[in-house]
Amino acid sequence: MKIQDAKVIVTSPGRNFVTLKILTDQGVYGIGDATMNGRELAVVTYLQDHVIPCLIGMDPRRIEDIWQYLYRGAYWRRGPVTMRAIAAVDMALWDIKAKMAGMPLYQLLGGRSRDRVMVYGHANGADIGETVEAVGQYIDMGYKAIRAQSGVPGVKDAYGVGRGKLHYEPADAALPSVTGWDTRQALNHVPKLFEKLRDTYGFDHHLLHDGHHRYTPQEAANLGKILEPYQLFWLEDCTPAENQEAFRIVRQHTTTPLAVGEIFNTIWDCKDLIQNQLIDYIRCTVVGAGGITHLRRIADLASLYQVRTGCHGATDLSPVTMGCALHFDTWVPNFGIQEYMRHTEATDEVFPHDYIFADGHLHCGETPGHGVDIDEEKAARHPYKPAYLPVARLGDGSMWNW
Ligand SMILES: O=C(O)[C@@H](O)[C@@H](O)[C@H](O)[C@H](O)CO
Ligand SMILES: [Mg+2]
Repeated sequence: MKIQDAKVIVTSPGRNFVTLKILTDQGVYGIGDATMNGRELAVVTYLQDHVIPCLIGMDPRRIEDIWQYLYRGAYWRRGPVTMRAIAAVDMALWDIKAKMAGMPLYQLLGGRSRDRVMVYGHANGADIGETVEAVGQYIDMGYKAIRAQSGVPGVKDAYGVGRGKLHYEPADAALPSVTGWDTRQALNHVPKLFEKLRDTYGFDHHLLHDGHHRYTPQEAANLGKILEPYQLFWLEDCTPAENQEAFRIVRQHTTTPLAVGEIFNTIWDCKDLIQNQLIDYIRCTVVGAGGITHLRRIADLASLYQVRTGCHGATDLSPVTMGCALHFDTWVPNFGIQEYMRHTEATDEVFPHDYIFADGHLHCGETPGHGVDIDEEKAARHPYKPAYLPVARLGDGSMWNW
């Protein structure tokens, strides 16, 4: 069996997605996601100019060998572009293998560990009142776990506050828009939000919060400690994690569970965090961290230390990644939770899929493969539009972490 052809499809049904389709000489094809929000075309070039020519003629059944070939063979290891390109190939090859086996992907991974996958949705609002209302709407929709973000007084376009109720897309302009940040205000405000949420809805639902890399380790430790009475499911990205040691400071001061990993690309980015038990949830996902082959390795390492998974699932991860993630989540023994930010109708039309949402959970389908396809004709109706993620500046004009 041979890879006969491969192509990259760029489509923008409301936001940009980069999709790889690998075709074999036996008529079976596989689909992979290669989207990197705000830097999409870098991965397109990497795939078209440097990966596809090497793939033609290879045996698509040799998933592990092709992974090693692309990782070791590039010589320049790791990084978000390389690892997304590898991820796209890996997803497409698992899709092909599962289609050939006539099985849904989770069966090839080892079979079902659970009946359904708990997800969390994103509730947000311009202020505490609006956010509390939005959380109520998610509870009414059946969600068991909800992430809550609110506008912060004096902060322009605070992270996590969307324009619509169900959809949030931060990459919103042809050049990066400038948002604000004020740690003092956030430290005053965020605990009030969670106090109000617990007063209003009690403790039956899981509540989550994303710090989006904004706090120093000391500030993050302080926030984690103040939030303890509200029993969060997790506090995410409380401080930047390039320096994995930074989490020790946070960890030493709070029992609030910590999650990190949406911008990690390999096991090396989280090895120390996991081995030193500095986190509770690892948020790497299929597209960001080298595909199913590599994510499985990360999850296995995490399982030794009782660290559970919590795959990133924002809208910039296409339905293809969501499909793969759900098969992974259905199998992985140390599953924690899955993020689920709904795609728009236009996106769902371009990517027909068999996963469904019911009662606060997602269910992967039983179609052979990962269960997500691309309608190329519909995809062609939505040409690429440059869209950048925002940047953040402090009140005095200094650049900060968005
Ligand atoms: O937890 C999350 O979902 C976020 O941190 C994302 O919304 C993130 O900002 C986007 O994926 C960036 O593209
Ligand atoms: Mg996040």
